[in-house]
Amino acid sequence: MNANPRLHIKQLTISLESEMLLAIDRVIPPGDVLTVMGPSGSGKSTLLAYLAGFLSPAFTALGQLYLDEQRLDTLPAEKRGIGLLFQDPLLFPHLSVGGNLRFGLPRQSNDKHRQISHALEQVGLAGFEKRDPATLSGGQKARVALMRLLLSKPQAVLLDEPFSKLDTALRQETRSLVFGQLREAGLPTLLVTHDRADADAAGGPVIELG
Ligand SMILES: Nc1ncnc2c1ncn2[C@@H]1O[C@H](COP(=O)(O)OP(=O)(O)OP(=O)(O)O)[C@@H](O)[C@H]1O
Repeated sequence: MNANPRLHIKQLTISLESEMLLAIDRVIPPGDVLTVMGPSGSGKSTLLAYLAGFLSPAFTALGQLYLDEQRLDTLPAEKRGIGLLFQDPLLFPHLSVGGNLRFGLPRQSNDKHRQISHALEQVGLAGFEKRDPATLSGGQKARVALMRLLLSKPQAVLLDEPFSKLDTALRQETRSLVFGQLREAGLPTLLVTHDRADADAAGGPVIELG
């Protein structure tokens, strides 16, 4: 597989009780962000669940999902190499910041200590290894969650309203940091949001559902 694959959502339709909820046919090139917006109930969470591999059997999905030439939709969630970032950073409270980042690293990686300190430096948190996540601000937690995700070397990323719990000033800063890191890592990314400013900061195409 290439270092920087593209994500192809190919002729996807998702229906609920024989009513079509959404239809998408898109390629997300490496390092690009596709933003999905739409009112409540339009299918944003359903789309994320399909991509991540945990769509409820209540829905019927037709179409395919590819990472370059590799078919993903036939694989279970844990084999897809798709990383997720949610509204809540979901850091492990019983682990330090460093322990949370270590959790993202593949078990066999070399030089874990250096990778962790480098990751923290990249997001302005140098020296935070020993901190308890409970003592971090919302923006700092979001940055740790992002770096934990990147250390796990995903092939593609899904963002589910990742900035909505941050206050306005912090939101802008966190947005540019997250999108900058994802672009630099060359990851195809799908962002679900209610906030037009998120879409603007993402800088890529926007799909409106519903
Ligand atoms: N497990 C399920 N079984 C049956 N119907 C469901 C299920 N989950 C969601 N739905 C329905 O599917 C439709 C799409 O829901 P979805 O949660 O994807 O919307 P959304 O755009 O994410 O909404 P919100 O912005 O409120 O999170 C809605 O009509 C919802 O009621």
